[in-house]
Formats: sequence, structure tokens, C-alpha cells
Amino acid sequence: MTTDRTPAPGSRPDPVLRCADVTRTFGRGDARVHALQGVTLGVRPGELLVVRGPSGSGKTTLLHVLGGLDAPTAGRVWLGERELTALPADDVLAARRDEIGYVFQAFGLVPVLSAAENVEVPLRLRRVPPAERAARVADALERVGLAGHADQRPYELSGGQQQRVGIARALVAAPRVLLADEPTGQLDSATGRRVMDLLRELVHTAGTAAVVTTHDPELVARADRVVDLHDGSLRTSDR
Ligand SMILES: Nc1ncnc2c1ncn2[C@@H]1O[C@H](COP(=O)(O)OP(=O)(O)OP(=O)(O)O)[C@@H](O)[C@H]1O
Repeated sequence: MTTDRTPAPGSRPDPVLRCADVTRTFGRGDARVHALQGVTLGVRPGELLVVRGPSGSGKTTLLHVLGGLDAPTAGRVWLGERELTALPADDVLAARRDEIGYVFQAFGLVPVLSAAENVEVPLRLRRVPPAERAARVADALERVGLAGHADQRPYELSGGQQQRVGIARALVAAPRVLLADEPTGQLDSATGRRVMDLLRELVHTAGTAAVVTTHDPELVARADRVVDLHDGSLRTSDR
């Protein structure tokens, strides 16, 4: 049987990444922590979803579970048609490498590599040929406004520039999904706003499905949709 996957005119595309009834519990007995409790959500192509919540509400845990970096105690996660939570570890690793880009609060750049070499890492992992790698790295650095900084090491760049390298690295391989954990947490508020504007523009242009965590109210304004996490449970937000 064949299925027509073309969305009807005016209908919204299916979520690229979704989870259902996800629970993550750490520790045992008196030390038990319910980091996530019954979380269900999905993110569509080209959508910037912000997960807002206070410290300890479960934002990082949620991103880890969505991105296949951690397994839920209960519940299921799908990336496209495939259930991540049912895949063998090697297949989860391949899905992470091929389909998900990550941006971290502390940038996560390799200090001994130049900006261009940092951005190139995901393409090397995917065994993209060198000439194509060079072209895609140059394009990614251009898109984040760092064309003139390709040879600089992270310590030679400002915080905002380092995070733009982090974004270029996350998007260089055109992943279906972008996961960003407080990407502006280390930046002053003006730089944070510029980085978030850039993220939003890149996500919309490339049609990437993005989940970004923050507890910065200013950044929420850049979201297409906002959900609130409180003590591991989700509430839909009207801002
Ligand atoms: N590996 C772990 N072992 C035990 N408890 C954990 C672990 N990871 C997270 N937790 C607990 O789960 C809860 C949620 O933590 P999480 O880091 O997801 O919150 P967060 O919203 O990202 O917080 P922050 O904004 O401070 O980064 C917290 O109570 C935390 O202490």
C-alpha cells in the first residue's frame, strides 16, 4: 500500500520530532527526582519552539531525551517516522549524527581548532568529501556573519561570535532538527537577542525544526510557539 504524504493545501506539516508521555526519573528512594513527568510535544519543519522554565524544571533533561542523548524512564520519542526510543544504540547514534544539530550554552567549541575547523566537524563525521566540506563551511560561516573569522580560534572570538560558530556548526550539515540548550545563557542581553534573531532566521530559511530552551523572557518573543515546563510537567503557554 502506498501513502500520499503530500500535505493538503493549507494544512500544517507533521512534526519532525515528537514525544509522547515522556517521564524521566533519576535516583531512587528518598533521592528520587522526577525530572520529566508525562511530557507530550512535537515540533514541525521551520518552527522555532521555545521551552521556558525555571532552573531545575527539566529543560536540559527534555532536550537530552528528545535528542537521543538520554533514554526516558517511560514514554516514546519519534524522529520522523522512526521511534528513537525503540532503535538500537548504533542507530540512535547515526540518527543524532545525520539528523540533529546541537547548540550548547557554553558553546562547546574545540579550543585548538579554528572557527572553520570547528564548523567542519559534523561534515567529517558524515564523511563528506573535502572540497564539498570547504564550500559548506564557508557558506555556513557566511550565513552567521563570520566569513572573515574562519581562521580564528575560539579564544580569539567574542562570546557572541563563538556562539555563532556553534550555530554554524549545528546547521552546516542541514539537520532536520536543531536542539539548543539556553544558547544565549552566557551572552549579554543585546548579543543574546542578536544570536536568537539569527537562529530564528536560519531555522525559518532552512525549514529546520528547532527546540530552544531558555528562562530569559526576552527571548520568548522570538519563538513561533512557547511551552512552559514546571517541575517536569508541560503547560501550553499563551506568553
Ligand atoms: N543525571 C542526573 N542525576 C540526578 N538528577 C538529575 C540529573 N540530571 C538532572 N537531574 C535533576 O532533574 C531536575 C531537572 O534538571 P534539568 O537539568 O533538566 O533542569 P533545567 O530546567 O535544565 O535547569 P537549568 O535551567 O538550571 O539548567 C533537577 O532537579 C536536577 O537536579
